[in-house]
Amino acid sequence: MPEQAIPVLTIDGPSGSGKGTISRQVAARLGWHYLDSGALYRAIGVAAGWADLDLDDAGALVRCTFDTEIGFREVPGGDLRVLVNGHDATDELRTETAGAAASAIAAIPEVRAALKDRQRAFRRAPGLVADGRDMGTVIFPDAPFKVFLTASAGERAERRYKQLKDKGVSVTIDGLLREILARDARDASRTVAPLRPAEDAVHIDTTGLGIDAVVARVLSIVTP
Ligand SMILES: Nc1ncnc2c1ncn2[C@@H]1O[C@H](COP(=O)(O)OP(=O)(O)O)[C@@H](O)[C@H]1O
Ligand SMILES: Nc1ccn([C@H]2C[C@H](O)[C@@H](COP(=O)(O)OP(=O)(O)O)O2)c(=O)n1
Repeated sequence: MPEQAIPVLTIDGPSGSGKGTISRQVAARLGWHYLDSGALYRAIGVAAGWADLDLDDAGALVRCTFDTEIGFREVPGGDLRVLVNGHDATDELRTETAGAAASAIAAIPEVRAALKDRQRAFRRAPGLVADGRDMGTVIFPDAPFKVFLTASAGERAERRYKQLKDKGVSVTIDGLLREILARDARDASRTVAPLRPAEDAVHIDTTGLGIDAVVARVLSIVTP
């Protein structure tokens, strides 16, 4: 199948809007591949932390992007593990520290350029669900299906609070809300590939909408 004929569903949106949860379930239902593009930026953030790099040193971060090997491994039960330079960094990747580092690194144009082909390589038959900030605008602008997920900042902070509390991480809702607002502002204001909906994206405000309802809405866009 020529690459352009392989369908892609892009799911973009801010932190905590449900991109990962919805993308994984929709990909499983469709039998399509899944790209968690944020995990790539997080992996560079974690690798930069291991190497003790300064988040203001763009040159070092660009070199780190080229030098970092990122692998995805599916384990029995459907869980996806992320390997950074051969080490399982899945849990470290999900921390707010890694998210904030990813958001800072993601503002460097050369880092984004270096990750472009790695992301496009996920487009394989029978189809791809790609989640991130610029999937519908920059990485897969020709995707036939595009969704932009949102939810109020308060609800996104509450979701993240529950998620982290279940993992035994001690955080406060106020602290998470501040981090979410700071990350929203940074992701939306950067000059290269800022967070914004593609013109042809379907917007879904998930505030007060359950996961099953959102999955059903998204599936109805792909298979009406
Ligand atoms: N529609 C929803 N209603 C309630 N909780 C949700 C919804 N979508 C996602 N969640 C929960 O919110 C948390 C964050 O979701 P996640 O998929 O990680 O968001 P994102 O990838 O956009 O940051 C998870 O614990 C998830 O189970
Ligand atoms: N396609 C992408 C994906 C993520 N990023 C950046 C911006 C985000 O704040 C960080 C982390 O993204 P990730 O999707 O893992 O974060 P959330 O699950 O939404 O909290 O990476 C990006 O710039 N472009």
